[in-house]
Amino acid sequence: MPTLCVQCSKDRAVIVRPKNHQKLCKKCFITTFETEIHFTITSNNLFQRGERVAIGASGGKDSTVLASVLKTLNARYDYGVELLLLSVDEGIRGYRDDSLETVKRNAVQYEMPLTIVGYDELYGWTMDQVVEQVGKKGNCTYCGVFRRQALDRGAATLGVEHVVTGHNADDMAETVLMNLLRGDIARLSRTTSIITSTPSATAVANPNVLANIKRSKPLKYAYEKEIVLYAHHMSLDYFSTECIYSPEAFRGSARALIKNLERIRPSTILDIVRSGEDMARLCPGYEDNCRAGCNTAAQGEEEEAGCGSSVGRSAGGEMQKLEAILAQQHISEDGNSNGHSIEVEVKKVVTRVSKVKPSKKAPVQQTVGQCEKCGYMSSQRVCKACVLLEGLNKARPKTGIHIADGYI
Ligand SMILES: Nc1ncnc2c1ncn2[C@@H]1O[C@H](COP(=O)(O)OP(=O)(O)OP(=O)(O)O)[C@@H](O)[C@H]1O
Repeated sequence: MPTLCVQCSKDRAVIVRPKNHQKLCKKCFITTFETEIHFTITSNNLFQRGERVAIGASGGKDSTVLASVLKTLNARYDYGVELLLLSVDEGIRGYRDDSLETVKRNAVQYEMPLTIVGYDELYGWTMDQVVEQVGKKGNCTYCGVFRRQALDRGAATLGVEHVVTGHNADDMAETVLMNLLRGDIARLSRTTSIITSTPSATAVANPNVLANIKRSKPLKYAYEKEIVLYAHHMSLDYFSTECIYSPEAFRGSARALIKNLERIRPSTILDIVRSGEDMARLCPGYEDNCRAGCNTAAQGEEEEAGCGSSVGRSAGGEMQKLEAILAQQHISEDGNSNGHSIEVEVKKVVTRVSKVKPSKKAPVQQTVGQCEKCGYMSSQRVCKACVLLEGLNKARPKTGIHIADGYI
């Protein structure tokens, strides 16, 4: 006797929600997943009618699901926003060039205009060249800092003031835990925010600077496993290969820790995210930050410094395992699986957690200014990207710092 969906009590349950172990049919899972994202959007006032919103599109599962869900919700609930795709070409041959082909197909599938900005044109360096120079270790830092600016610069070129990214609950939980393990409560407060935006003073003083760009994460409370399940059941076209360069070891360790906890407590991911939010509220200056638009842009500058979460994730290869299992399940036309287990249990990932030195730093509140070299918002005299570029360009004495014209 097949298990029936606990929501409609009609169709056969084909999914055990990783979040709460609820057994749902395909239709109810899809509706529930979309409705929860809608709730995140409306309860946090993420969108304004008439707004042009650029989706940071990497071709991976998170941003593809984000684009698909936003298209659906925008039509279903009439948000009245204009959706565009914005991709950054980091210049990683055999990885980003392939994933950008997926984004190009997505642009056609979702009828959204696509803009691609490249590290090459913006900074004079591709990631392949950066790795050639600095080696694989630590290259994620360059990529993360450059990507953040590249998205803002792309948005500025398009005249778009809001960029949404596919960061999910797993990413958020990992970031909370990493900051906690580093003893960096100030950063913890900055990274838990669903919206990062620019303090109005900077924007008013310089209406055309890049600082005036809002970032938000509509998938902040969505479990990564559910994102993969949604992509699978909606037959979305996404690119699942991970970055060819070295994983960010610390994030991988935080992830492994969370995964182990999740085995005995399914709500672990959301619990960590909520705890991060609660701790952020206790952080000195939280109220001021929120009044200024819930987290300043310069703070955002370091928010995702380091490579994205996907690489750290590859330490356990968990999502690939899930994707492989889903592919084997041969979901039939009516959405029923062929009898395999509908819950995907993830094998224990054995990763050594490196020692974390206690930080003696007191939480520091930062003030936003502009980088004196490129004009990007920064809490320092020179922004992180320019500092990194300066280091890189030392090996290229004739090149000088290359920040694309028109942004300074
Ligand atoms: N090259 C890129 N171009 C545009 N947006 C990007 C790019 N890389 C990452 N992003 C944005 O940042 C989010 C988080 O990136 P991350 O590197 O953590 O990848 P991820 O979690 O695997 O996401 P995805 O599955 O969308 O690739 C992505 O969902 C996307 O919105």
